[in-house]
Amino acid sequence: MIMPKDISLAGAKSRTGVAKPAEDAVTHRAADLTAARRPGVERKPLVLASASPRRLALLEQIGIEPDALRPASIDETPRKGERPRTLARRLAREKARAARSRLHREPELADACVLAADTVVAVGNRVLMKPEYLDEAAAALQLLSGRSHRVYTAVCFITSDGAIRMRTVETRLRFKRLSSEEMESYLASGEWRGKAGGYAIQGIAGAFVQKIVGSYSAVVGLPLNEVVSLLVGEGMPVYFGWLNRAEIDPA
Ligand SMILES: Cc1cn([C@H]2C[C@H](O)[C@@H](COP(=O)(O)OP(=O)(O)OP(=O)(O)O)O2)c(=O)[nH]c1=O
Repeated sequence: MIMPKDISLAGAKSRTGVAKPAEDAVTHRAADLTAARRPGVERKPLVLASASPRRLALLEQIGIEPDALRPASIDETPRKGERPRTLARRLAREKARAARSRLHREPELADACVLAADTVVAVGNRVLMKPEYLDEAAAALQLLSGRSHRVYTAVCFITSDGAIRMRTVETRLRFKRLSSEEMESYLASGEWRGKAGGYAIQGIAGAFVQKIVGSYSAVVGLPLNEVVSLLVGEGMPVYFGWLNRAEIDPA
């Protein structure tokens, strides 16, 4: 068992240190929340089975700091006739399992929970892989230009006693029709490298999106709404990070 780095209630204090009546109420609510959840503060270590800097940044955005990063290298080739949603779920599960199976070598992580995810971009049932080369990225952009596509992000969480929990989020997007100048400039930017479907919505390609229905964060790599509900449901003290946030960044 480990404790989160800081479980102080500083986040509930007013910015000036002089609590206004309304802030008092917030302080009390926060104190109650902390007291009510104090037994749950202890938690198992959390391992993020990902090499994606986006996934780590998304977790940090919601105040979750994994205790260790253990990326899993697996074969991501789709099976014959495998649907994009099924593929995303299978790969997320395989990444989580592969990372977990290696944890027994590390005594301090032996009882860790593992979180992994996979993002698949598809036009109909056609899966667009992560392009390695310029011509592959160009082909992906051609296919996405002026059309709708779907992004499936599956999350797999393995509890410390080995139970598997999955969440899958489907997001529909429509890209504008890309001019040859836009395509060439985008390809030159290199932002497509290592990204499912050959684009990154959090970068220049955000300007290509005419419509999005679903979860923006899932397209970037992790559906934050579902991840929080999953982790909270498994007893992770997610809200403690939120209580402490105001101390660092009093918005
Ligand atoms: C569509 C899209 C994908 N991506 C990224 C998220 C993922 O990193 C990647 C999809 O490939 P994944 O195989 O899901 O992830 P990964 O190999 O990069 O990392 P890991 O398996 O170690 O977790 O594409 C974006 O950053 N922005 C986008 O808009």
